Amino acid sequence: MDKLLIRGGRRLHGELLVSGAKNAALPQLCAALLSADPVTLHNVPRLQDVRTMLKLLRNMGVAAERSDDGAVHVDARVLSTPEAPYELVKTMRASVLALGPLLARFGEATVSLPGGCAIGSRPVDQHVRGLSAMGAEIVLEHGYMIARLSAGRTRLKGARITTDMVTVTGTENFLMAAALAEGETLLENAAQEPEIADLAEMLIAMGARIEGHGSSRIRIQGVERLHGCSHRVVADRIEAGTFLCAVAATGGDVLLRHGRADHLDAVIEKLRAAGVEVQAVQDGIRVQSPGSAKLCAQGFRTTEYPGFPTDMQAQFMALNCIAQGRSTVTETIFENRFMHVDELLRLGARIQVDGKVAVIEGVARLSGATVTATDLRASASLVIAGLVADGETVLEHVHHLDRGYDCMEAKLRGIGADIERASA
Ligand SMILES: CC(=O)N[C@H]1[C@@H](OP(=O)(O)OP(=O)(O)OC[C@H]2O[C@@H](n3ccc(=O)[nH]c3=O)[C@H](O)[C@@H]2O)O[C@H](CO)[C@@H](O)[C@@H]1O
Ligand SMILES: C=C(OP(=O)(O)O)C(=O)O
Repeated sequence: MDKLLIRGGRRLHGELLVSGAKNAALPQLCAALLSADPVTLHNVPRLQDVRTMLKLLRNMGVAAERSDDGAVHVDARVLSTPEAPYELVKTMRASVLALGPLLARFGEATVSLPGGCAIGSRPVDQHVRGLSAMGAEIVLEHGYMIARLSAGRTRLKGARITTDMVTVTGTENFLMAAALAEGETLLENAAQEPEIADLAEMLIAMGARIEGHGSSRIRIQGVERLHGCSHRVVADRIEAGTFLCAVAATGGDVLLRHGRADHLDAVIEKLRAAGVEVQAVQDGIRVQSPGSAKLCAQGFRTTEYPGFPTDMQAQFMALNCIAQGRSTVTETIFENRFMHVDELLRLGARIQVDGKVAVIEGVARLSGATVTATDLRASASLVIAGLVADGETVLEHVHHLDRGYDCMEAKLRGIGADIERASA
């Protein structure tokens, strides 16, 4: 298994390119199932979850390839099986996004239940409830959601869906299903993440009729068929946010080209309050920091967009560990998203967890050690901590990081970090 070797203490300078968003590319690859015409996606990040999604599509008999220019082409004219098997779903929860499009276009889907993961139990009851309201019959058998149109139906039907909580992939499944359903669908309590709006833009480019995306109420008028499209995946706000925290921690001056400051308001507000300069510049974000010793730790509470993203909690916590003062971090989205805490403690951080609240006492220095990545963003927080720790930090189980970051160590090396990969 690969490891990352990080020697801390270097300031970061220069510029790097922010990749396309993992959480936008994954639903968009599934949305390609909605049309019999070819779909081309540009700016698709090169990361493990995307490779898994391409494998999932090919496993259904769909042509899905990346060309030399980096674009991904999906041709779902024919399908050999509407199935997402456990072997693929277990490594990537986003496979549940195949359910809506398969049902809408082919009238059937067999998708493995994703089960829990390191950050929480992650049920899919809302997906099942919403799609059932649209005329699907879904039974849970042998660990699979087996879905088909209810008797007598040839298409899903529009419905008014109000979810019990805001769900990102739930909203995406309903959006894709509703695009080909008969009549109008109204999504109340919809997720407002930029990745939802980007998916809606792609569907509109395919001929879908959608209004209100980016707000909590989305209205979709179903159409009989969708055509192909060419779409550019929105920049990854979580990747950009991770680099913002890294530069804030080490100190330095970096331009994140293609980064979208307007998608990171809650994080940028906290960074500024900490003492970091962050500016939206043309086609990017510039971050200048005096280094963690001169920053004031900031408390925050994770909430749905536009609030502070749960996917940035671990990285900002790493920054708080070596900033001045005490901070309180509350995780409200996932019940088990503090797995990085024990590993940060191994580097010398002072953190106490009580349920969904972590209290962090800033320390003057961290000291390098061997630590283990437990999930995607936990890994990113340990990389940030390693970049400021004295001596060498060895990050094990890097496959978690590779799920969601496109060449992270090469990008960090490009701005002056001392980080390399050791392949076992
Ligand atoms: C591929 C992708 O886009 N993943 C993101 C997506 O995950 P994902 O879409 O899985 O997360 P959700 O927004 O659905 O989850 C929000 C909360 O609702 C709960 N819930 C959700 C659905 C459901 O049927 N029942 C239920 O109880 C979840 O357990 C969680 O507590 O949004 C999360 C929250 O911003 C991010 O951390 C993930 O990076
Ligand atoms: C939790 C995440 O992803 P996923 O939903 O794919 O597990 C994430 O991107 O931080």
